[in-house]
Amino acid sequence: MHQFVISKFRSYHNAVLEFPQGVVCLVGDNGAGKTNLLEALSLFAPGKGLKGTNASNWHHKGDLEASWTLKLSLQSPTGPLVLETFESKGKRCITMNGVRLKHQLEISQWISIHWITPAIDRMWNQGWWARRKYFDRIVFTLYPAYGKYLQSYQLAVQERNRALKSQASSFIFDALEEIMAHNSVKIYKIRQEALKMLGIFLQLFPSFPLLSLETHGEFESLMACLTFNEKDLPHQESELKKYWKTVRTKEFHKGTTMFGPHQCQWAVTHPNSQEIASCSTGEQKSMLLSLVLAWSKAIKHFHPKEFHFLLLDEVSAHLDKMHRESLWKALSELDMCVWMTGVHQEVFSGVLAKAWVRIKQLEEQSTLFIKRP
Ligand SMILES: Nc1ncnc2c1ncn2[C@@H]1O[C@H](COP(=O)(O)OP(=O)(O)OP(=O)(O)O)[C@@H](O)[C@H]1O
Repeated sequence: MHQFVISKFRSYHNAVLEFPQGVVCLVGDNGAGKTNLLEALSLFAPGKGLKGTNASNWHHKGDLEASWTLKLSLQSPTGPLVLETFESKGKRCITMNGVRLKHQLEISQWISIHWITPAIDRMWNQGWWARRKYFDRIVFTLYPAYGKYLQSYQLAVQERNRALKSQASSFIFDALEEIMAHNSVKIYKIRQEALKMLGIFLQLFPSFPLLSLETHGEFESLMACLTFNEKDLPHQESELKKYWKTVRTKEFHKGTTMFGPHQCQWAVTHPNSQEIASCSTGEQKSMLLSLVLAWSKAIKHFHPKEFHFLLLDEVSAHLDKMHRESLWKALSELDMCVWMTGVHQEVFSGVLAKAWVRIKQLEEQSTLFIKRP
């Protein structure tokens, strides 16, 4: 059994949850604290967690002085792994077996967490940025080095945007575009690799749509024209630098960088040739689940020794019986920690869960009990 201890986080004053590997169903009324529990777990991934909110929202209401703490103790074949995240001097810190990580991204060496929530269901119609953020999260869990390249690239783009607004001197642009070019090539390569891998793993779930995944954009078109092997890297980087240099004058007026992997459009197409944005709500849900299942197989393939969590908030909404039954079967065969929430236990009928947790509105003290199905 693994253990999760939550202290002064959102609706939880103090909660202890012991849970097994496999599928865990969290059942409770509206407002009982199911999503808060998933959000707490999602903070063992770098970033702002499943709701994408600021840390100021995480304090247990009325307890602003005391800081929140989340502790995840996992049993691995080589011994216990204790991960903790908490707030210290306004910053989120993470420790592994008591040793503080220098950077949040480092946590991906031990654990990867992926989630889908009703907000992600709506993402497809919200514009390319929302999809790109989601895609980047998938790619990062599969290829942890990607996070570093993406972060360096994004920082350089922010600096370049500032330089465009202040019409800085050309040597500043040269230096920033050098960093952007180096990281862009890596980002492109890793994204293409991730698409290829997801494409392979999607085929393992015939009950779900076999999606076609592609990236589009001016940057992607240019990269596709440049041949691709390791010895071409200097050539690709210099072509990108040339491109950014030629568009500087045009971009001075806009004050923003218009070309690069940050403008990538991630297209997801149903086998019926409809792009996901024009598919029905239920089709979109089954497409999202195809991706999630492909991710699960890919992550186990690439990182077999690490811990993997899949968090599915209100997952059964919009799914027909056939997809629901196929999903329950696929999840029970995944051999990872899958946490699902639902208001009624009946929605999980047919789930081969390892544990059921009944969550009640919790006030001062809360201990969560595991029930065998
Ligand atoms: N910082 C906080 N401190 C205390 N309570 C909070 C905090 N943030 C949110 N809550 C409360 O936590 C409760 C549980 O929210 P949560 O989203 O986990 O519910 P849920 O079980 O997922 O409900 P639903 O089925 O309606 O989605 C809500 O009543 C919410 O107001």
